[in-house]
Amino acid sequence: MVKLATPTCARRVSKRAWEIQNAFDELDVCGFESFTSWESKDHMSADIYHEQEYMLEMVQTREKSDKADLFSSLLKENSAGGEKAALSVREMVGNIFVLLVAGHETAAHTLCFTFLLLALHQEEQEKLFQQVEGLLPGGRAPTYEEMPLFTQAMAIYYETLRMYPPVTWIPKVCAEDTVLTATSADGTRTEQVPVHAGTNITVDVVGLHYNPRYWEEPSEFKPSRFIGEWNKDAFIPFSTGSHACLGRKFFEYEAIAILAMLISKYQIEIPTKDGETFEQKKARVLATTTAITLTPGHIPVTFRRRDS
Ligand code: HEM
Repeated sequence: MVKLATPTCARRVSKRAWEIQNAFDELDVCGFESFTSWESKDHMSADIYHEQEYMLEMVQTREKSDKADLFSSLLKENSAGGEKAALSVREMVGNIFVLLVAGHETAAHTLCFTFLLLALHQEEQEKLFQQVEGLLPGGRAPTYEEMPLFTQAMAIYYETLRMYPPVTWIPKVCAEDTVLTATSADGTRTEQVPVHAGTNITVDVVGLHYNPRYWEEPSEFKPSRFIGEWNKDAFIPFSTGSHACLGRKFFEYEAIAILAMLISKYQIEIPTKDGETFEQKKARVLATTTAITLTPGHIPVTFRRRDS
């Protein structure tokens, strides 16, 4: 077992995220206590300063609104806690930052990839529809306790996250001297690789998720591989260890609720272009770029009402 630590720039998935992280480390984000002068914009670039301003504005506007979303609930709970329990505005902004940067884009892109994959694989969409119809006729949101019943939805999300992990590599620092064993692709040769404490390590999420040693036909969309027993060590979209994603359960519930409600009412489709083969359509629909996270292209998707 290698001891890896999360570097100070833990959430650095791009220079942009790193800049924002630096600016907000001072705001008690994720438990950092090193608050200095958060009003000062000397140490941060103009647009990050504006992002901070933007979040402050969001807090002020929402405090006056009666919206029933997560953000407003956070503010409401905060003021209900009384003087002692309440988070300061700084801490509030820190929490919003986490939801926005760590939780929004990752979840949004995963949902997009899921819709694209389901549009391409109508047979998987039909299986999901049948399960949702059986469990929740009428299309209400499942409760948290009902989540484990939605095996198809979970398998579809996991397969999406295996093939299109929003965070494609995870930066770590080796915490102590160690020796890694590298194995050749065919598994016949091994080599000992000494790694010293302080060495930067990149955990290659995509490399692991497409390794044929752990996944049969890794380039194929096969949600069924996540039903029954599967290799949990070879699946790390949320990372692993003490700094693994804090929002995993939040995302999983959110994702199942969205998928169950949506699929019960709509069929997801993407029109095929004239003369386009399935392989060509797949390459067009699933083309990616990497911004802060792995990003899908702008593909128009049709949500056809099932009762129309
Ligand atoms: C598909 C959805 C998501 C994916 C794939 C994802 C992935 C990740 C990854 C790879 C890390 C880095 C862990 C490490 O450094 O070892 C992380 C950290 C984190 N994520 Fe997520 N995440 C998702 C959704 C969310 C949501 C919805 C939230 C909040 C509501 C969230 C909050 C966090 C936080 C707070 C951390 C930092 C944990 C720490 O350093 O201790 N994430 N996430």
